[in-house]
Amino acid sequence: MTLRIGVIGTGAIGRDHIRRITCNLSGAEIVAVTDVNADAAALAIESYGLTDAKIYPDDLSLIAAPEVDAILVASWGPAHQQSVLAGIAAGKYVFCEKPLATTAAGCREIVEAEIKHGKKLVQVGFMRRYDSGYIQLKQAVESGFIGEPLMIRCAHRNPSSADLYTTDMAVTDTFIHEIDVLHWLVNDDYVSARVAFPKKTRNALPHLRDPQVITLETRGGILITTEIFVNCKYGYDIQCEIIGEEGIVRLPEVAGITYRKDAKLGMNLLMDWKDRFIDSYDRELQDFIDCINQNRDLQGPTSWDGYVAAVTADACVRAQESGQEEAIELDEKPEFYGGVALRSV
Ligand SMILES: NC(=O)c1ccc[n+]([C@@H]2O[C@H](COP(=O)([O-])OP(=O)(O)OC[C@H]3O[C@@H](n4cnc5c(N)ncnc54)[C@H](O)[C@@H]3O)[C@@H](O)[C@H]2O)c1
Ligand SMILES: O[C@H]1[C@H](O)[C@@H](O)[C@H](O)[C@@H](O)[C@H]1O
Repeated sequence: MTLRIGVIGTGAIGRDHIRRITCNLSGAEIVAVTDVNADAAALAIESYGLTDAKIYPDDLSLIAAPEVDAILVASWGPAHQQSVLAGIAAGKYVFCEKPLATTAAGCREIVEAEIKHGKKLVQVGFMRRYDSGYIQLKQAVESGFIGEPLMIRCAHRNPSSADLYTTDMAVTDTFIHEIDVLHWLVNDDYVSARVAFPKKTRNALPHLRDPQVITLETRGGILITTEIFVNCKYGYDIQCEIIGEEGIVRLPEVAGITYRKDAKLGMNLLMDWKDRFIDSYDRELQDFIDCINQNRDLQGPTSWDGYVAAVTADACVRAQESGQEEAIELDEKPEFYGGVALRSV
């Protein structure tokens, strides 16, 4: 079976997903696109020779199109909720880039709609769960290799940020990836957030506080510290180290040759998130396609994970503003999403 996908939003990641579905992955084809910028939609079709794909005027008409089996939402964050809800109402599968919705209430509405529909239709684009490094970390935790995890230290560094990038986006746009992958890694829930601002870099615009250090605590007492530094200049650098009772595990450096030249021993770093997680993006979408084509339940991050990320991000933004510890209060996980037993207190 070939899954017929309609793409909403053909900007940077929308086009990249169209490329991978068309050129790299199997079992799916792009049959429809839409973008508020009609030129962007036309360019996406032209770039990948999708002469049979149809351009729709908006998300709702694309979702209603009979030839569209599944929807890929890659528009701006504030537009996601409407598209996801319309997809669920039409009974179509939805792959939604982060954020699922820009508010916790919006995510909750999607959760309720999906539960009412009675079948999981939505996968959220938290691709790090498909990264081989994070998968190895999770296996190390679950096998007991490092004993009980006590602390986690992370860094999320981008070489530079766009002019419109604001201090809260360090949480909602950037740290959101750690928010998702870390609670999955240790199978625990967050209970509180704090944010500290060290000395500001001269390389950030005046409106942006950069870097920042975010501390999350889990219900089981694990303390997670993450440095977000989006104008670090030197590269795109993602680090994660889990400190356990019996040992420590670290995310591997991205594979690349080491060189000896001009009296130096070195290794190149990547500059772009698209390259760092290229395999994870491929895997998350191939998994989405395969689950649907093989009539299996979706395996990736759920609407509930989108809700957890939104509630946690809200608390972090409150903590940025208050300078205080802020509580993270999640509703009870519905059985529909496998309300599993979490790490004990
Ligand atoms: N998973 C990841 O690592 C990752 C990486 C980058 C972006 N993203 C997410 O993907 C989304 C898109 O990001 P981007 O970098 O591609 O942004 P972008 O600005 O390059 O592209 C967004 C596109 O959506 C279009 N658009 C906006 N509102 C629309 C609507 N209502 N209907 C149709 N089209 C609409 C815009 O015209 C634009 O072409 C964001 O939510 C972002 O957070 C995720
Ligand atoms: O939208 C991007 C993307 O999600 C990247 O993975 C992250 O590193 C960037 O900070 C963010 O702006």
